[in-house]
Amino acid sequence: MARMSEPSTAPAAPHRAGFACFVGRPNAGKSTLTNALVGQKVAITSNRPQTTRHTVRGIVHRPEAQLILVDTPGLHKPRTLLGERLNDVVRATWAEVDVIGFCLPADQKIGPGDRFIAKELAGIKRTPKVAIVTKTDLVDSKRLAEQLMAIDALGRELGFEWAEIVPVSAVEGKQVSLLADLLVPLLPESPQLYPEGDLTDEPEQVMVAELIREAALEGVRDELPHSIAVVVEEMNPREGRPADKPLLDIHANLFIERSSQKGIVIGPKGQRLKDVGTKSRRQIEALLGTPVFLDLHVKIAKDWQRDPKQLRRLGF
Ligand SMILES: Nc1nc2c(ncn2[C@@H]2O[C@H](COP(=O)(O)OP(=O)(O)OP(=O)(O)O)[C@@H](O)[C@H]2O)c(=O)[nH]1
Repeated sequence: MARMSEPSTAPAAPHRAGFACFVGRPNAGKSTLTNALVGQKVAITSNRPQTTRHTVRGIVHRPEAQLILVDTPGLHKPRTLLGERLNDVVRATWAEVDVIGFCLPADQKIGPGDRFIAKELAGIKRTPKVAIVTKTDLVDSKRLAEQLMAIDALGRELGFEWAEIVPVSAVEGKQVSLLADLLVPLLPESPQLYPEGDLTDEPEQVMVAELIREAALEGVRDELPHSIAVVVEEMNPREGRPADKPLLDIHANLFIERSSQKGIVIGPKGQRLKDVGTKSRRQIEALLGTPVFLDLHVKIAKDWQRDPKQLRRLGF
C-alpha cells in the first residue's frame, strides 16, 4: 500500500549534531561498532587488545542529524606516571563529548575492568551515558537478559542511571541503526559540523603523512630543516583483494620548496626516496595493522612556507 505524502504542517524537528565516544575494556567491540555505524571501515580492528592507539572518528550522516564518533584509547589501571597522564587524556575526551557509549560484551560477565571504567563514568555527571551490550550474537536470550539486568544494577550501585541500555550485534548488523536512533536525541541542537560525505576527518592520514615526513627528513634535517611537507592524497583499500589479504593503497606527495632540493630528497639514482618509502611504509603498516602499497611523489610547491594558500593546502 502506497503512503500518501501530505504537506507537513508540523514544524520540522531541529537538526542535531554532536560527538559520541565508545568506551569499554579492550576487545569490547568498540571499533567494530564504529565501523558498523558508519558503514565503512574507519577504525582499526583486530582480535588483539589495544589496537586503537589514537582517536579515530567516523561520522553518521542523517537528514536530521550528524553523529560524530570518537574512538578513544582505553582507560587502564595506571601503574606509571605516563599511564596516569594517558588516563587524564581519556577522561578529558569523555568530558568533552555529548554522549558516552559504554560497551560491554554480552558473552562476558561484568568484571573488574568494566567496574573500573563504570566508576570513572559515574564521576562524569553531566554527560548522558548509554550502556551498549555488544556481541549479542554470541549469547542466547537468557544470558542477554541477565547481562541487561546486571548493567542496570551496576548503574544504580554507582549512583547514576543509564540514558539507555541497548543490545547490539555489530557483526550481524542487529540494532545498530536503532542505536543511532537512540543516540541522536541525546545530541545538542546544532547545524551540521562536517560537510556531507565526510566519513572520517582522517586523523590516520595526518599520522601517515607525519611518518613519511619524518623518514624523509632523516639525515637531511640540516640541509632541509623545515622545507618538507607531506600530503596524503588518497588512502583506499585495493579492490578485488581476498578478505584475508588486504592491501591499502596510499598516494602521497612530498612537497619541497625549490627544484634544487629535489636531488637531496630523491638521492643518487632515486635510492634515497626509495629508502624513505620502504622505511615509512613499514611504520605505516605497523600503525594501521595492514599491508600497504605506498606511492610517493616529489613535487615542488614554490616557497610554500611563505604562501598562506599553499600552507593551508599542506595542512598547516
Ligand atoms: N561475534 C561478534 N564478534 C564481535 C562483534 N563486535 C566485535 N567482535 C569481535 O570482537 C573483537 C574485538 O573487537 P574490536 O572492535 O576490535 O574491539 P575494541 O573494543 O575496539 O578493542 P580495542 O581496540 O582493543 O579497545 C574482534 O575480534 C571482533 O571481530 C559482534 O557484534 N559479534
